[in-house]
Amino acid sequence: MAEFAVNAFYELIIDDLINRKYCVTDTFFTVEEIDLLRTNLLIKQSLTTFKKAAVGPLSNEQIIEEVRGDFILWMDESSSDQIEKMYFNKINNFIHYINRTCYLGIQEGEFHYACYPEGTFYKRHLDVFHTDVRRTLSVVLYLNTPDWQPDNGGALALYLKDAAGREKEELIHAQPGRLVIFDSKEIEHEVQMVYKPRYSITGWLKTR
Ligand SMILES: O=C(O)CCC(=O)C(=O)O
Ligand SMILES: [Fe+2]
Repeated sequence: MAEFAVNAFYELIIDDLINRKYCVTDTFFTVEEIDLLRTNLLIKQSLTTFKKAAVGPLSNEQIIEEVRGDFILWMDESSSDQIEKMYFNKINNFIHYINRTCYLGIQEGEFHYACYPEGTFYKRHLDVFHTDVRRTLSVVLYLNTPDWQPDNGGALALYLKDAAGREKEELIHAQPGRLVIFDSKEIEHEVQMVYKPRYSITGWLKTR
């Protein structure tokens, strides 16, 4: 068995996940990697039609405009290009690490590109469906342009509980390169109204 090396950066992420069920980091990917992923997304968007995202489990998908307005393209790891391979390598390294240290038993992931055009949002929801409770961690990486401003909208609102059990809202702006990981089963969240096209990769780490 390969010797285990503690990764201080991953440990900070894990501490946050344990202590508050979510974490935000801006340095998981380099600025260059984010530029490559954004360019790749934009090329794919010009070549393929992103599908209107649906709500509910795959077996019973429904498109409900008032709930979410984003367009998505599922990623296929087995036929990924060089830039996507870099993304999967980094995510898989992290999965390997948390499986060894936190015994989460992550077996697989599912990932899609997402674009929220101007005027769209995703209403408050939880990422697990009644028929698919395997989603354990939600992983969102923002690929917006470097000049992204909070007043472009599209902040991610996490609905948390304070020490007294009262609900509090934590707003996370969709800054390029920002990676948000949160507990899929516990944290309700929403994407606020978007005023400029908003790009991301969203994924779920799942148990068997
Ligand atoms: O893009 C985000 O910030 C979150 C997206 C989301 O909640 C989802 O796709 O389930
Ligand atoms: Fe979500």
